[in-house]
Amino acid sequence: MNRAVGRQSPVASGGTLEALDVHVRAGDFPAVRGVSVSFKEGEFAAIVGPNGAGKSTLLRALLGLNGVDSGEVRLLDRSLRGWARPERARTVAYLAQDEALPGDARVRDVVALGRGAGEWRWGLIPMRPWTQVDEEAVADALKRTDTLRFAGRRVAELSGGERQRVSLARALAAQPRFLLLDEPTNHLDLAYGLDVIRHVRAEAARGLGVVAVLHDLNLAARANRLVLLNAGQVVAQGAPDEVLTPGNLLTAYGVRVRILWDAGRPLVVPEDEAEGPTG
Ligand SMILES: Nc1ncnc2c1ncn2[C@@H]1O[C@H](COP(=O)(O)OP(=O)(O)OP(=O)(O)O)[C@@H](O)[C@H]1O
Repeated sequence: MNRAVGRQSPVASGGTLEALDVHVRAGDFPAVRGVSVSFKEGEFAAIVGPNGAGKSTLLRALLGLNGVDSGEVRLLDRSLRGWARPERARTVAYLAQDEALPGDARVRDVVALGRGAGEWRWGLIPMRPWTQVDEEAVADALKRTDTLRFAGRRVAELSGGERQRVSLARALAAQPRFLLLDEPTNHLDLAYGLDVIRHVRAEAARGLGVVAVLHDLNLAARANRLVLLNAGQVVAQGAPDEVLTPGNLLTAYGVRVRILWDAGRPLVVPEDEAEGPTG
């Protein structure tokens, strides 16, 4: 299967999804305050920060689901405002937090929904005919997420971890250039949480731009790049070891931590659980 099917550019072409000095108010609350970040195709980036830091609001602004009060979101060097909704939905896929899937539907049909992103009327009627390209994209997404073996089962029969993989397959079936995920490891056990991270890392290595909001800093440390938010602003961004420092985490979370090293990655240990004094 040719992953290039339906794509403008198969492998990392260096396209970006950027926020430039973005401010977003949620109700009366300034949830995002002057954030500038740039995400690239071929990169797995994680947005981290304490509850209420503005992570989901920023993600929704990057998707065009939240308008911005000032500043600009740019997708592939064009203002997001200039993108037609179906074209934008094909280019940037979204995996929402705790996404509800239709329990009665079979896995393959749910994944097929991903092909119609932005092009289905009332979620029921495809506005263009189904083609061989769609068929291949669905088969490819099932294969890459290890969901092919239960493609014929009903969603209601799956575990939470298996369902999350189906959601991922549906998003990948659109063959987007960016994939934005809001807390994709929420409610998943250790194995499934790691599984999601491994899959999105692999997709980034194949050229997809991945941006995930994550709470688990030790899972986030597996990303290529981190953006640490607090009170709607960027505290730090860069490689995991540059961002996950005791100073940055004290600023953002008000918690003292030690940083240990494991397989070349920083490992965050809150001070009250660490052995010995803070390093
Ligand atoms: N409709 C709203 N009205 C008022 N305040 C809001 C609204 N939506 C969000 N907020 C506030 O904006 C801030 C940022 O919310 P957001 O959901 O983006 O944070 P978050 O970092 O994703 O948090 P969490 O980790 O808890 O999901 C929070 O303080 C939240 O209470």
